[in-house]
Amino acid sequence: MLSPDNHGSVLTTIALVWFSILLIGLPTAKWIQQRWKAWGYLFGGPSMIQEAFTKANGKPFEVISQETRHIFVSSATDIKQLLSSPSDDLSFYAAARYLAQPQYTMHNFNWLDQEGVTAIGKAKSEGGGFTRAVRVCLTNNLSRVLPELGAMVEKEVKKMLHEHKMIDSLRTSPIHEMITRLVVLCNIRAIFGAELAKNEVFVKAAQSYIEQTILGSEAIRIMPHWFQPVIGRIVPRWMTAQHVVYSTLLPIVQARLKERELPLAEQTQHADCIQWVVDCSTSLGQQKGQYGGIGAERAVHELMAIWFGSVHAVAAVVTFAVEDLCLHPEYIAPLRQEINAHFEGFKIAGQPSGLPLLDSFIKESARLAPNEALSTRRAALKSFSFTDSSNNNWHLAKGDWICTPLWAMNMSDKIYTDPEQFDGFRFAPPEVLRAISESSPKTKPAQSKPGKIYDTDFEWLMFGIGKQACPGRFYATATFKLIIATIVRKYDVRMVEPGAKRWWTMESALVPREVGVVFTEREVY
Ligand code: HEM
Repeated sequence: MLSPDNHGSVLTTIALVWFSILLIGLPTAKWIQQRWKAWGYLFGGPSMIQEAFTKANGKPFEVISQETRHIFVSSATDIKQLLSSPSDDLSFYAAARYLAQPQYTMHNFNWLDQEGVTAIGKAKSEGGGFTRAVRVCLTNNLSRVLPELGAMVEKEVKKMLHEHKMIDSLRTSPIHEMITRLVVLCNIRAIFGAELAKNEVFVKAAQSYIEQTILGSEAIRIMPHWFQPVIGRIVPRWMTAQHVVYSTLLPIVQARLKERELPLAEQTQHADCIQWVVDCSTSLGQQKGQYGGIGAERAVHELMAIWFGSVHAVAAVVTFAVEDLCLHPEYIAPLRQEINAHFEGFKIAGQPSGLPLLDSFIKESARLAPNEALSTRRAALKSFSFTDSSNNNWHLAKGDWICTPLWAMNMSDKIYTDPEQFDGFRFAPPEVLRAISESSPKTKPAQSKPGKIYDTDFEWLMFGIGKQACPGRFYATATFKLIIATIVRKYDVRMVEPGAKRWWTMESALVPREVGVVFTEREVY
């Protein structure tokens, strides 16, 4: 029997337990719920961003992932604020470093977070750095390299089509694998030069290095922060391709640096990114009175970073565009008309702006299926506050990210007429559309002003915007057109299963699923 005294203490104990459950249990339950939701980002990032964007109605909004807190801004005023923030506060390089984990995946690349502290990036304000090598030199070299790449793509497509398996008596091409191989071959030639493009061991390692870096960095990042250095030392043991790429490039870069010591007349003229990175870095070094600029090791690391960023986004854009050609065959006739008339000229001129109808078609495909649901990532290097265009204060803690909701903006009816509809000539110049009115499914573009795929503005953020906008966008655009025009001119294409799912999502990325495409060679073209 309980005495009244005991009775009182039992009630007190029950009350205390309840109170403790409320005090600890409710926040814990809320924390578990938040973490559960945050982990949902791993496979459902794009739909979480889309949902929050719709609710926010143009204002900044927050999405928490398993890794970090993202603040998204989408109005021109808020994006301008992001761009004008000092890079010591909001850093592109810190966000990129966190994603790629270069200290583990890129042969111990000591990639620093602030601009200006290394030749990475900021050296462009001083006339050098890898961004200049890509934006200026690679772009200027297009007229030289495109005819050669065109012939190679044509030959490779033919060869691959013979090798693809017969499925239900149809020779079926795994389109993403096929396009990735073409992009790898084009980029190796354009970035590393003709010699390395012939080196099969290097070509294989260069492709594996990208795949291993994507998987390896993901495996490191999904671990709790405190455990990442441990797993970061274990995972790279099977990432052997980085060592092949590094050790192949290092002696070439060293030889090119040595060659710089010769009189100008005795130096060989190499037209590849290896040379341009060496040139940009040594001219920077010479300006500062330290010949050799960034040194061979860093030049190799920078080349590995350029290479890493150059393949998978281009392959995704081309893959989705080829699928859209299968799904919207009414665009084939006008595209062929343009390609037959202007493709040769486009290659010789090396002008990424050429073939405007094809440009619009690819841009529309990338609008509806971008390879990433967000753009312009910046990581806060210290706590940072900003006031948005509606006068609300936002506070970012160190490590939070600020970005733009690229895919959600691409689907916004405030920017696009009938945003859900595929309209291949939405961005075409009206006079070009009028000229082909007989074969075109549309004679008037849906958007009030035409636009190019490589544009960077507050509504089209595929390549970012501002001083960090992608320097490879002109080369990328030329490569999209080169591969797609070659296919359209010579083949009829159709998807084996037109209703097949075309991508799956991983964090904020749209990863192409393997889809079967049947190519039929045209007799006359
Ligand atoms: C579909 C193709 C591509 C897409 C969608 C893309 C997108 C982007 C984006 C969004 C950024 C960051 C911009 C910002 O945050 O403001 C970026 C940066 C960069 N991209 Fe691309 N890119 C593509 C292809 C390429 C190619 C082919 C190359 C090299 C040949 C390249 C080299 C780079 C480099 C070096 C940077 C860093 C720029 C800096 O340090 O300031 N990209 N890209």
